[in-house]
Amino acid sequence: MKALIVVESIWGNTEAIAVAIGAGLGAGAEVVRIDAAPDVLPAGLDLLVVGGPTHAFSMSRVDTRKAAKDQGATRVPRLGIREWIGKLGTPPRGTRVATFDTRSVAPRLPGSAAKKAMKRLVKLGYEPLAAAESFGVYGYSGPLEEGEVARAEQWGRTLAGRLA
Ligand SMILES: Cc1cc2nc3c(=O)[nH]c(=O)nc-3n(C[C@H](O)[C@H](O)[C@H](O)COP(=O)(O)O)c2cc1C
Repeated sequence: MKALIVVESIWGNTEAIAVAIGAGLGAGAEVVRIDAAPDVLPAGLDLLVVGGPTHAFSMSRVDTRKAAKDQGATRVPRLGIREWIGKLGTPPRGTRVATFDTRSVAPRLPGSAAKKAMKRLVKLGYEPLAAAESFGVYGYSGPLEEGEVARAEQWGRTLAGRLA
C-alpha cells in the first residue's frame, strides 16, 4: 500500500493529525508538508490524503494565511492545499482520496476545508475512500481537542482497511 499525506498546518495541529493518520495507515504511508509536496504524484499511489486547517469556512487563502501571521503565527506556509490542488492534473484511474481538516470547536465556527478539498479532488477524477473528516482544535492556535490524535490514528486504520 502506498499512501501520500499532504498537509498544510500553521500552528502544528493539522500536522499532528496527519502524523497520527499516517501511523494508522501503517507502512507505506508518507507525510509531506505542503511546502515540500510534489506537483506530480508518485507512480503507483493507492491513496492520496489531503489535510489543512479550516479558514473562513473553507481552505486557506493568501489573505487568511496573512491574518494568521498578523495574529503572531511564525510558520505560515507560502501556499495552501487550495493552491496545491489547483496544480494537480487528472490522476491515474482508480486513485483513491481522503480529506481531513481541523476546525475550531471553542468558539465553535462553521465550515470545513476538507469538504471543499474533496469536492475539488473528485472533480479532478479522484475516487473518495471516505467522507471528509474534521478534527477539533481550541480557538485558532490549538491545542487539539482531547482524544483527537487517537481518533485520527483510528481513522487511518479504517482507511487502510478499506484499501485492503
Ligand atoms: C484566518 C483564520 C480563519 C479561520 N476560520 C475558521 C472557520 O471558518 N471555521 C473554523 O472552524 N475554524 C477557523 N479557524 C481556526 C482554524 O481552523 C485553526 O486555526 C486551525 O484548525 C489550526 O490548525 P493548524 O495548527 O494546523 O494551523 C480560522 C483560523 C484563522 C487563522
